[in-house]
Amino acid sequence: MALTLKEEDAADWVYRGEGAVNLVLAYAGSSPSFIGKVVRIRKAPRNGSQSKSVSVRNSIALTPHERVLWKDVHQLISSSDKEIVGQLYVQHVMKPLLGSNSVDAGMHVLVTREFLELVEKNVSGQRPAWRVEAARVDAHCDFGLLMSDHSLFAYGSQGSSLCLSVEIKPKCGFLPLSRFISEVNAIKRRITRFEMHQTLKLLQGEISQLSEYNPLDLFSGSKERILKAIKGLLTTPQNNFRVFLNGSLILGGLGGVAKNTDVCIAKAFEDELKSIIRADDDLCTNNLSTLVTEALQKSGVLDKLLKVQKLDNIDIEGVIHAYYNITSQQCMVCKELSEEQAKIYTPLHSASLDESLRIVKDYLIATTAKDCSLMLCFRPRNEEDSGSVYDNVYLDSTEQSFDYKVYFIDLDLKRLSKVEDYYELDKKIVNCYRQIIKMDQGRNEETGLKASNAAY
Ligand SMILES: O=P(O)(O)O[C@@H]1[C@@H](OP(=O)(O)O)[C@H](OP(=O)(O)O)[C@H](O)[C@H](OP(=O)(O)O)[C@H]1OP(=O)(O)O
Ligand SMILES: Nc1ncnc2c1ncn2[C@@H]1O[C@H](COP(=O)(O)OP(=O)(O)OP(=O)(O)O)[C@@H](O)[C@H]1O
Ligand SMILES: [Zn+2]
Repeated sequence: MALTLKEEDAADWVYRGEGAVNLVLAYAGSSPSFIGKVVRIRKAPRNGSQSKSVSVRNSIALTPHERVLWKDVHQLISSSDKEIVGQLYVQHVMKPLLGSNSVDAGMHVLVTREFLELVEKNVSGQRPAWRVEAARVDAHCDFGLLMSDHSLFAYGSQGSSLCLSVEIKPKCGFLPLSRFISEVNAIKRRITRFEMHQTLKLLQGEISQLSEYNPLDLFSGSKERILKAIKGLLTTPQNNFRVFLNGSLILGGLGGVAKNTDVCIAKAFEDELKSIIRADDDLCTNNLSTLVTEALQKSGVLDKLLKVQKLDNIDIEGVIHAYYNITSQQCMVCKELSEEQAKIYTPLHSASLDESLRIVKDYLIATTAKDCSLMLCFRPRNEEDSGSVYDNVYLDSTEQSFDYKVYFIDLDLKRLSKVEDYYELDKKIVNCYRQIIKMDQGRNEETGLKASNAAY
């Protein structure tokens, strides 16, 4: 029988974080069933005027078109329990692609309405204000997903009780090459989506400074470039980087975008790290970067993730046409083009239904892989722990050995109904970036002109 979380359990669950769709609580009580676990509960948007795709995302059952799309994953469509679709997707689609050692699909637990109402009240002070404004706990959803707390090592396992975990949301790690990218958007082949999106986020006030992180460095496979990426994440963590010490946040923003790491934050962070990383000078942060780089390289998780991200090989500018084939709608993109311009998309519109389904399915899987996060967890290995089941990395500079484990989190199913939104957002990001570049060029030319005038 499924476990049930009731009103009297609420006090044992503390705020751990949240994204756009879920709120995550960590267990702080003493029941053996929940020690070392987090529960992920769904949120509902407050504003009734949300787009159609948001409400579909919040309805759990597959739509008729999605049932056709995922027809090959029989576990997904044959489940009579519509509530577990999300979990089955992780289990049967993402886990085989990313590896069973680093994916935990979780377990369903029942939650009463009273439990949800009380935890919402208890955690409201810790949630970022804009998240509170955007969504509340969905009190109509009577289940949550119980997962291992990947910021901790398994309770009771041998080894040090100290542990340090690093959460990275790497985003898309490659530049698209698709021939379906239109000439006006050719810049997408040179500048990462992450960098371009930063400009739009800055303009919309979602961030206060452009990120110094470059996903291409993180996914490069080169030690120097991975270190550079981590340095960028440490300086501008935004919602791409968090560090926890024994499950408590010590760098980054809980539930949202963090402010940039100034001298004060960097110093406090360095001091926290001293409890777990030995270093004479203020070098703990550098040592942490080395530790993360080595674990990333040794585990091979980024190569696996990149491969799945690259299932998006024709880009949203190609995928959108296959989407309209599946939904049997007139193509809203080709409709706006001249006959000549639309010719390039003819092969997509003449593809079989199965081919269109494959294109869109691969794109949605890749979208999950571009939005998930990685949790790397480290604990110092004691000399007597020679039989540890975990892999380890050795820090030469401090002569310390650390057990580590790596897990992917947030491998949620992306909904078919979002494909049009993805197309629109892609256009918006590129347009915004192009405009900013143009303005910068204009400004540079003006300054150059003034400078050369002054020279005469
Ligand atoms: O579209 P993106 O790249 O901005 O990604 C969204 C994320 O924004 P980010 O740029 O990482 O801050 C966004 O993250 P935040 O809410 O901004 O923290 C969500 O992860 C969103 O996923 P979903 O639609 O809620 O399932 C993400 O949407 P998907 O595109 O993955 O559906
Ligand atoms: N299994 C876990 N162990 C430890 N911490 C976790 C776990 N799952 C989630 N978290 C924490 O909770 C936060 C929010 O979780 P998650 O990313 O799954 O939310 P979401 O709403 O699905 O995100 P998104 O906005 O990307 O869709 C994470 O950033 C992470 O800090
Ligand atoms: Zn078309």
